[in-house]
Amino acid sequence: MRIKICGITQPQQGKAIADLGATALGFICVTTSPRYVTIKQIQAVVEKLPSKVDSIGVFANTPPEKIKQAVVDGGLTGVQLHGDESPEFCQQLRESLPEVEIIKALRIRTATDFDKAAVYNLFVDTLLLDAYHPQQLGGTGKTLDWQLLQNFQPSRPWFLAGGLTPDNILEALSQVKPTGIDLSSGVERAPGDKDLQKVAQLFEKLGNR
Ligand SMILES: O=C(O)c1ccccc1NCC(=O)[C@H](O)[C@H](O)COP(=O)(O)O
Repeated sequence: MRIKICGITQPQQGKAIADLGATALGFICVTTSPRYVTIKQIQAVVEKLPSKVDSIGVFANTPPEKIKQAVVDGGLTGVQLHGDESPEFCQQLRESLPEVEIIKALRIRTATDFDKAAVYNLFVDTLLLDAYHPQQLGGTGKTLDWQLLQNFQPSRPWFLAGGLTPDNILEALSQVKPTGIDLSSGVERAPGDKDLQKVAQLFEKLGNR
């Protein structure tokens, strides 16, 4: 299973989290977020990582040229689109960045939001399901209704996100069968400051998954 820890800001924490077993780290490139990092900060983390660990830039309604520049300069292997990007936008980005993983985040408000997965499936590599919040785009600590997701089986790999913690991860995975999981505030001391003890606890709970 892929395990993505999002909202990394510090090189030592990024390296330690990769050593604990994360398969992907996420970098928030949304300026309004308390977890925002510059390209220079991303570079400082990425250069310490083993090449097998994916480096994902998280964007929201960002122009494609800016995304492309961040990918090239920051050494990103993937981009996560966390705003209102249309399927056409994803398709164009896919064409201009053929080697880069395109992840579309769907913020789930009602059961009908699941239908969007079928549309985006065609244009992205991976989906990420996150909780809806009226003021915040991500990193909210809010969980999804896992019961609604029991039969969610899109044709693309997908991450479960939203309010996951070392305490609730096994309960979530007993109900939902995602390809990967994504955690941020559930393994933090403060926004952007990861709690390595909580990250270690997460990997202990996950065992060999
Ligand atoms: O984390 C942020 O501050 C953020 C801001 C703007 C857009 C996206 C953002 N985070 C995206 C993520 O992938 C988070 O890991 C995801 O929302 C889950 O967060 P959490 O509920 O805190 O585990």
